Amino acid sequence: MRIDIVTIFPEFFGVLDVSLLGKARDRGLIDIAVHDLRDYTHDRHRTVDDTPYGGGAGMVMRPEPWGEALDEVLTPESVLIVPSPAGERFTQAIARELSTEARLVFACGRYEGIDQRVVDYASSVARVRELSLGDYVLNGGEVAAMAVIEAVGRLVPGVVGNPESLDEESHEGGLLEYPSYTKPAEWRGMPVPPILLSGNHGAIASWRYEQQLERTRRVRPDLLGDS
Ligand SMILES: Nc1cc(-c2ccc3ccn(Cc4ccccn4)c3c2)[nH]n1
Repeated sequence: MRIDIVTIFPEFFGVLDVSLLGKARDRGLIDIAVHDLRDYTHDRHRTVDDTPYGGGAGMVMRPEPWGEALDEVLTPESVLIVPSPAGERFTQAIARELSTEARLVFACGRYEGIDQRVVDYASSVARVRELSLGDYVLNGGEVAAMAVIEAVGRLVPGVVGNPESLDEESHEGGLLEYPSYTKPAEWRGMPVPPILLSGNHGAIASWRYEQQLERTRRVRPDLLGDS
């Protein structure tokens, strides 16, 4: 998978060189390139924003630099991901969909967002998905892009050591994950649930499924279709 990120804060993505995705890059599973939007400006001040038509607070990102940047990184097979508070809610299902794509491009906006014509133009040359992390407002798209890149990257075949571990995570089967325990068998007076020490794998699987249902019902009834 090839990931291109366009941002005015390229240094923000330095962290992608470490951790799981860093190893995936070293192994050639994921290729990540970060592009500074200001490299596509031509004025002395490398201006990327301007005042909004129609008035209103804040500034809007100018279309010209974005047009030149996306002309360079977008291909017909790309999916352009535009983090936005007005986007569709990003979910594990969308992460799974995106993990099968060959090329992802992230347009990280700042200020009050990007001139709408950039998304409209990009939609004529590639698939575009405006994605929201949730119902709260960030200062820009970088944090959201990082979250999407991590959620998608870990689903790319070969990135996670034990692919089976992906199946039992929260939101994979539509349920939250069961609680996990490790040594010691008792800690501060709290024992590990005895079933987990029984060696009875069928009973353990049933107990874990019950725990998933109970936790999902308690914390996220919406996932069960309960209001
Ligand atoms: N789930 C999300 C995504 C975002 C997000 C994504 C991209 C941008 C680019 C600029 N801003 C700031 C901003 C503030 C006010 C109104 C519009 N945008 C962003 C915010 N916030 N919350």
